[in-house]
Amino acid sequence: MPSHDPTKASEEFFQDASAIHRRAMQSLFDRLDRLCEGAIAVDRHARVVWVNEKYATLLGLPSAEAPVGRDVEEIIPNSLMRQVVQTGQPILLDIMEFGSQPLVVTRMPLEDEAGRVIGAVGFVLYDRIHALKPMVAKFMQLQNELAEARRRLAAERRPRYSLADYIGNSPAVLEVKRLARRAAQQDATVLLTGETGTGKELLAQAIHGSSLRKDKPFVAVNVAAVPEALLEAEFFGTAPGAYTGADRKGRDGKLKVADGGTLFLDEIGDMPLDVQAKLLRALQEQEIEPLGANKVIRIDVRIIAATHVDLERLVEQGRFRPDLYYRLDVLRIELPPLRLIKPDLEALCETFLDQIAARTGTAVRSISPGGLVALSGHHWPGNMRELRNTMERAAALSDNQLLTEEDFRGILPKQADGAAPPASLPSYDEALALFERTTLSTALAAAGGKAAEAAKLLGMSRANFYKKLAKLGLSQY
Ligand SMILES: Nc1ncnc2c1ncn2[C@@H]1O[C@H](COP(=O)(O)OP(=O)(O)OP(=O)(O)O)[C@@H](O)[C@H]1O
Repeated sequence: MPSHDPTKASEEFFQDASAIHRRAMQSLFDRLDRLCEGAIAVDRHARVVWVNEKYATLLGLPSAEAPVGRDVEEIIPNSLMRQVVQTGQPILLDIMEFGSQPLVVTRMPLEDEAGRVIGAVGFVLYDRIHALKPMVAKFMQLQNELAEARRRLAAERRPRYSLADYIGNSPAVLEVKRLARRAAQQDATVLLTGETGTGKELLAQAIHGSSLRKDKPFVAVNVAAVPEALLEAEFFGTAPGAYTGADRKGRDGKLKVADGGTLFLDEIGDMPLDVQAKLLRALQEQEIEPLGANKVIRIDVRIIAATHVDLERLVEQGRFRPDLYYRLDVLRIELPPLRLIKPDLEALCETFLDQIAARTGTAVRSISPGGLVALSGHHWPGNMRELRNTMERAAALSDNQLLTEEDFRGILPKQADGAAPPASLPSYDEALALFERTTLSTALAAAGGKAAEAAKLLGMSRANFYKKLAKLGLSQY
């Protein structure tokens, strides 16, 4: 009978166990090395210590010895091996792009007996693992979608309009174009004022598109459309980890996205006072601090702001910071409402009808004299946007090549009989302001920009002339 010595049996077991363990480690490594499309090992400084032949070939290296001793990123730019040695955490499954080829990889830290990280190994599982194929396909599809979305975003950030797209030949429109051309030559802040639908965004894009910044992004933010609580993050961005959920990774603010280009701030009058203070600081310092970040980012952004409300009145009411107002009101351009530029109505209609025909692939419509009279009688509170919509509806509802009064009858809202002055008339103040603006800028142009001479041409005192220039926001020209 063999004697039973428990101490000896347990010693043998542990010797066997550690041998099996060592063997398992070795054979598993060998097997992975053989099965995989590539294997690599780095030291604790993420320098390559070993690459197998297959990986060297896949990476286009002259030999497996060539990369030894070099930083891993020199061989594989997107490698995360350094992250693994630095954190000691494995990345068990990942897709790494090498050139245009996605590689399915796994990375594990290597530790010494004391548990200290001494390096890392990585294996390229590639497409040997059949089950990963759908995942790779999904990844590729998402990559393509992302690339497409980025392309679309870049296209959106290119200006769609030039100054030629701002239609009209009336003195007020020519004056707007002249000021816009000047604004394009300078880099100062522009303030566009005008009722809704008068082409403020169109003009902002046109100024950007004619400026030195035209190859950089044009980014538009409608302040009124962003919930107040999100405005700060929208402008200044968030640092990674500042929030949980979707913003966990951090997000660039619009001031950063527009870096080098132009940021169009529509409805600036709706900006809360605390955000106004931050925006002012950002414009003065030309730097921003994303929420939750402890560092500032330098930015170089031109601001074009727009408003349909009287900012001066908001300043008087304490709802708009005067310092920000003065900072924005460097070059002011006032866009006339449609009811004040009725001579341009026909050209605007033709432009919109051309655009509709080009988009829908149908023949170009035109408008009869009677049709034009009907349109002229309307007050156009929605201005050019309303006119464009009216053309869209008439073109959709009527089969006529020549759109007549009849075609617009059902579309235009009825005017209240005798309740208001004829809708086509501007108010007295509007007409006076337009007259003064046109007269003063025509005199200035005739005097080669010299205010004293322009005042003389108009038979006005110099002081009065300057006062009117300032009132109309023309003083900077
Ligand atoms: N002078 C113009 N010539 C041609 N199209 C114009 C003109 N003015 C405005 N439009 C067109 O009218 C529509 C409204 O213009 P836009 O959005 O630029 O106005 P807005 O003043 O920014 O309006 P809101 O204040 O409501 O944001 C756009 O489709 C624009 O292309």
